[in-house]
Amino acid sequence: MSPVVILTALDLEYQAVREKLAGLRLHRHSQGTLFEVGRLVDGRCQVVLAHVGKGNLSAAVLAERAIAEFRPAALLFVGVAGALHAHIALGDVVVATHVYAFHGGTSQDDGFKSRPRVWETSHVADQIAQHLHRTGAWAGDLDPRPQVHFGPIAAGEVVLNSRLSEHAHWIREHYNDARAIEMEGAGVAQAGHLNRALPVVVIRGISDRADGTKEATDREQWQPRAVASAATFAAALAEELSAEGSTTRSSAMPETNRNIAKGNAHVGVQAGIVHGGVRITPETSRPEDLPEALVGFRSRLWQAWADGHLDEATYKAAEAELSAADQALEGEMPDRRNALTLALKKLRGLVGDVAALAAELTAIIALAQSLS
Ligand SMILES: Nc1nc2c([nH]c(=O)n2[C@H]2C[C@H](O)[C@@H](COP(=O)(O)OP(=O)(O)OP(=O)(O)O)O2)c(=O)[nH]1
Repeated sequence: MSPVVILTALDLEYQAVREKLAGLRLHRHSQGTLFEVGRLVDGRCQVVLAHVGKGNLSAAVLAERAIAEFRPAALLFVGVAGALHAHIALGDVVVATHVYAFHGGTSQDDGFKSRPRVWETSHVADQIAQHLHRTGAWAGDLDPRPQVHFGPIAAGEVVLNSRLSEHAHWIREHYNDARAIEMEGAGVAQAGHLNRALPVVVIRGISDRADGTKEATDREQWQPRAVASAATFAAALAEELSAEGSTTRSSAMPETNRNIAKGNAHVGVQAGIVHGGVRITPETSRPEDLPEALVGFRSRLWQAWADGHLDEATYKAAEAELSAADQALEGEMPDRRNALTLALKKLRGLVGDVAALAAELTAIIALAQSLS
């Protein structure tokens, strides 16, 4: 199963999602961003969690970073928001069907003209979210079960806390079907759009009415209450989207291939389960630069674990051997070639069940043995 990335802006949002996860492990991106990777307590889905801070800009950049690093099945944004419609109550959940970037426009002599930008939630993700809502299967022991509303969400660069301000008039006039207002949805939607339309769903717990009463509702602790519901919905949706990602991939490929190659025939590529006495030798391109090869291997090792091909204990042991190999490579000790080769061979033993990793290591070991 591919992981699902969940991004949050506020600490209390991060905590609400974190409470849904078990077996957390810290993953440090090369540029310093910290991700926590774990599994849903009540599910099988692997979740990558990050705190991106407030605003569309950092949400977009860090969403892009998370997508490149983890190749998720989907990305969810979970947080609080202000309600823009009177029928939406504090504590309700709003799931975006669209995200409006409401700041777009052109300022002219006769006034400000709207130039909206809008992203639609992917059909598959929207269908799954609506189904979860209809069946009520998402709410667990939340009592009372909050209402879930589907509709557009307006994302801009301001916290709206007024019914009277220019922003309030602007949004109600030009985006009057928007259910809620927040500050990150447009950034993550754009990141999804630029990544082959990766499914992105924005899920918001309503913690105020965007009408000048935010301080009072914040004091009444509506933010943690509202985001707890949003996180519960997001966890249920993540589980479904992760499973859907695997189904989509496997249904594109027949599960079983009956092999009819005989004698000395070579089979170049064979996907699925292979029946028959055929030897498949993976062709691995020979790496030329050892440090680079180890960096690349580390990310494929992680991916194999993320995809469920390696269990947690094996992955950790393999990581430890890989670090030993790194140290041997960087060190100046006289027998560094032997230490390096030994660590790599132990590593190959650990990942032997994943043929592609083992083959890659064979090539890396050959390179290590040619070290002077
Ligand atoms: N509940 C609510 N959340 C909003 C609104 N606008 C908005 O951007 N959000 C979401 C997106 C932001 O990540 C975050 C902003 O809320 P906040 O409580 O941090 O707002 P603030 O900056 O006024 O808070 P503070 O740090 O001044 O206390 O919540 C809104 O009007 N109501």
